[in-house]
Amino acid sequence: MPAPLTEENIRRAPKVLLHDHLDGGLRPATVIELAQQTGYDKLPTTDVDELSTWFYGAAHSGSLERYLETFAHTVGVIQTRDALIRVAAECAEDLADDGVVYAEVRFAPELHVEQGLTHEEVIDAVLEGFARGTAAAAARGHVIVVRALLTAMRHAAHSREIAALAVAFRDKGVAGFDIAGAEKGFPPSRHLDAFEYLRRENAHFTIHAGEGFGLPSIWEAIQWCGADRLGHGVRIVEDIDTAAAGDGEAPALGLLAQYVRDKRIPLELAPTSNVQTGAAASIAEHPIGLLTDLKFRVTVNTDNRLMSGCTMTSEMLGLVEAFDYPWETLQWFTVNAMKSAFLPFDERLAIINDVIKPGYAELINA
Ligand SMILES: O=c1[nH]cnc2c1ncn2[C@H]1C[C@H](O)[C@@H](CO)O1
Ligand SMILES: [Zn+2]
Repeated sequence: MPAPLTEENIRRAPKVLLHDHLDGGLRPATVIELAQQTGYDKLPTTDVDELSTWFYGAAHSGSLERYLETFAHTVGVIQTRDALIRVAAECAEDLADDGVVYAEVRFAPELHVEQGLTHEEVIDAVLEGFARGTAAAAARGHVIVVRALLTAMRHAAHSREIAALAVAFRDKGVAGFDIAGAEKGFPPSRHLDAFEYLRRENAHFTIHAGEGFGLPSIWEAIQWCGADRLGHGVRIVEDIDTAAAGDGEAPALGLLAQYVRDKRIPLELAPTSNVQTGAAASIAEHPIGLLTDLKFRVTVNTDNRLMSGCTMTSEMLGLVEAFDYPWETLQWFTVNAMKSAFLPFDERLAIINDVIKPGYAELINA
């Protein structure tokens, strides 16, 4: 008999997270404490519960641009080495305690230099925090592997420099590169030099695309820039015609959707975030249902745990409630994610065979 799909059991299941922003995952209490310590005086409230509610409500705006405005308050309090170490350590601990066994956590070094840190110092501090948090969690029996992704902001002009840092820190805990920020008006090809450089360096990168804008953004990310994965990519459904499908007939895939599916290009979907930014109408109507049925390389992610008030456990539980997924589908999401990680193949395989499969087998055969 499979174990019941309760919140507690889903927390016990091994989970893999590829898309989580460091500056979107702070504990609300930490935001308040760091604001007090660093003299940041623009928080909307200094009450923990009110602040959690405020972040969720302000981010639940129906627009990516307004969703992103909430980051002023988190970025505002992460401007020192100590703050970066603390936030990174708590991130690793929180993910490990939630049953995440492998995570790629991204952040934009260029956003943390207001008080004089260099990009290298920002990266060093975050990696130090991940090491401390990982060790603290392991001491409690929660083993997690955490890697960093370096993000460049798409409206700015630091991507080539940040890409070089992703390569320079590749053996120190940085697994890849990303671009983020407002999508409409800032196509991926603006940063083509960074992506061409990364490809010459045999480096990995993902691109936020198909979230706040549609197919042209996804097409550029894949066909011009050569992205390994799509950050969200949820709007790929705009290239899938379900209306044309008759009874029992499969939906018709356009050429781009076919390419993404055929090449097994991973989609870093984040259901709650996608609802908040207006990329999906609700969890029940989220394209993850269709994309899973059609066997795209679907992965489940948190994006921003603070803004979405979510965890990997709550995202998976929400999908179980909306789509009635069994353990086998949660395992499929998890293996998809681990296969798509920017970690060497042998290390991915070891986590799949030694951690993920035995973990789900225990729950399925409980
Ligand atoms: O989902 C997102 N789409 C685009 N940009 C995002 C998303 N979540 C966070 N960001 C931005 C805001 C953060 O300050 C930045 C670096 O993590 O990335
Ligand atoms: Zn994101």
